[in-house]
Amino acid sequence: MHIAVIGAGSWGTALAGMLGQKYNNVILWVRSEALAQELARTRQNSRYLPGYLLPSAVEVTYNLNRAVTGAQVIVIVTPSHSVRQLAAQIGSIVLREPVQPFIVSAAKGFELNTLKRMSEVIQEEIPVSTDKIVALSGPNHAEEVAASQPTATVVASISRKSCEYIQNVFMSPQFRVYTNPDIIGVELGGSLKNIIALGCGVADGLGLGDNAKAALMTRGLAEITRLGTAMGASPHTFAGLSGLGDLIATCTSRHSRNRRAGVLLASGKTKDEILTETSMVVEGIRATSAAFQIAQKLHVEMPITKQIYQALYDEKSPKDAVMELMTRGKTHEIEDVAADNTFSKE
Ligand SMILES: NC(=O)C1=CN([C@@H]2O[C@H](COP(=O)(O)OP(=O)(O)OC[C@H]3O[C@@H](n4cnc5c(N)ncnc54)[C@H](O)[C@@H]3O)[C@@H](O)[C@H]2O)C=CC1
Ligand SMILES: O=C(CO)COP(=O)(O)O
Repeated sequence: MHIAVIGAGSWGTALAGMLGQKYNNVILWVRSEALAQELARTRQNSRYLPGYLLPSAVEVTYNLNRAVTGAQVIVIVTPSHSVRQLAAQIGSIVLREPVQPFIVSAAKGFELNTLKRMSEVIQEEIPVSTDKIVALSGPNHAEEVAASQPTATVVASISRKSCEYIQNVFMSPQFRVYTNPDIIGVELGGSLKNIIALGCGVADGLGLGDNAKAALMTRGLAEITRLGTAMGASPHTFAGLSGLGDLIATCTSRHSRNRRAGVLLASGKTKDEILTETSMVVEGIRATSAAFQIAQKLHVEMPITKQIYQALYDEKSPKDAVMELMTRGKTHEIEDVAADNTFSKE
């Protein structure tokens, strides 16, 4: 089994390492020649996953052609803003292949100018049938996967066969993989929870307490579900690992870059200052802009996303954003109640 892992940030390195314990032909593609050389020599990715040793079965290269040619499975795991360009390069190689590979998308985000999900971007650039495109998402911090701590995830595709194939590829006693036919919901859960994690970081930074964080996560999930269903996802998916599961992990974890960025926002840093001082990707910053625009187009109410958008992009004070959320117009917790008037008594 030849597997190509494209992107050697924290998540790509952890996934390549995990697959390298199971298969002997895993190739990790690294963008920078210097990092490729360091990784090949020391077996450590000191910048993105320090302290973790890549198994010897993982080959490291910065030659994309070498990584991808002949691969049965290609895992794309770079920040969302770079996926189209890389997918186009991969597409031109895959075009020449006699057998179509599976393409696994492990990035969590949107393309900003088109507001598309990663599997849509990949489909446009890589000439494989939609069946062969699978999203992998869940509560999966790279640091814990690299440490072989028990982790569960979801693979989603329109094809049951593809889901089950990729489930088998990744499954191990440390990494439990579930399948889900709702690729829209699985991708949206992973991308939208980053916005709420920014909010939980703000709550942590302002010292707002556990009640506030629980409220943010719960009402955050309500608005994620509202937008997701308007975009064609199943509401049930958001109650699963790639929805609620990833939301809890990211909003509460010391590993989360999005939550940490929220703490910085609460301390008075601007979006640009946060981006300058963070070497790792903070997907939630772009996802907030994408979700805000999609919500406006689809007329979906997303009050938390709106406040985080204003704090990031209009430099609204995080304290004012909290006050505005707390003093919004009164509403029902469950929308059907408002629509159907299901109270048993007036
Ligand atoms: N770190 C984690 O625990 C997890 C991350 N993810 C997702 O995986 C994706 C990648 O995240 P990480 O590995 O954490 O990122 P990272 O911040 O650790 O590293 C980013 C990597 O992408 C490379 N890169 C940046 N711009 C690039 C470009 N234009 N072309 C090619 N490569 C480029 C960098 O050189 C670096 O190797 C993100 O969408 C993230 O949300 C998903 C699950 C877990
Ligand atoms: O998606 C993740 C865990 O599932 C990683 O979250 P952060 O990007 O916030 O670190």
